[in-house]
Amino acid sequence: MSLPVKAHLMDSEGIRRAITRIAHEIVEKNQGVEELVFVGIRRRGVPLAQRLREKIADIEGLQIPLGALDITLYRDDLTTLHVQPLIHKTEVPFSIDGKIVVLVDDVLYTGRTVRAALDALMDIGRPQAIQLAVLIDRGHRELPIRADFVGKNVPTAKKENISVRLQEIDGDDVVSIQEISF
Ligand SMILES: O=P(O)(O)OC[C@H]1O[C@H](OP(=O)(O)OP(=O)(O)O)[C@H](O)[C@@H]1O
Ligand SMILES: O=c1cc[nH]c(=O)[nH]1
Repeated sequence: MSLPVKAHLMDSEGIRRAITRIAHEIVEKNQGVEELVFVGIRRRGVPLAQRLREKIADIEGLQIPLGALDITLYRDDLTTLHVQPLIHKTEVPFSIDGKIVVLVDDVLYTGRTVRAALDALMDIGRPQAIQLAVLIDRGHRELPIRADFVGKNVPTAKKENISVRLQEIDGDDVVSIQEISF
């Protein structure tokens, strides 16, 4: 079911520019990319991580390893307090020991998905550091989690939804804000 769109926030050019800026920020913050690995959160964190990886390959001439985590928010109640993240699959086919892991997702909201991703990463290795890159930070955190790299900060109401559509999954690139009607 598609919700009514209140406003378009980013088109393909806007997303491309945000990815380009974040790629440069990642390289600058880490003074190079030798220690980096990417882990995308399914589904849309994975193509975003792939785009960052391609951009960094253009800038630095190095392909950064890319893995994926599959996490869904399982709602066992109508209140957000009972939203539980479930880790379905961990596809990280390389060691993260001593590496700087850049975790990538499309939207950062309560922080529960990222918390589950941090748990999953700590279970599979001992990274030197974990950094977080998101296309959209919409606020309303319920946990003390923040992103290191943000495409766009978007103040939202809880009754709104951020929709991220990406070419690789949805056939087009667009970020919009939608009204949830109860
Ligand atoms: O900070 P949080 O409150 O955890 O919310 C952020 C997560 O929510 C979205 O996934 P969602 O479960 O809505 O599924 P989707 O990937 O199909 O949009 C989004 O892709 C993030 O992974
Ligand atoms: O608004 C939101 C919140 C979580 N995940 C999304 O994709 N959009």
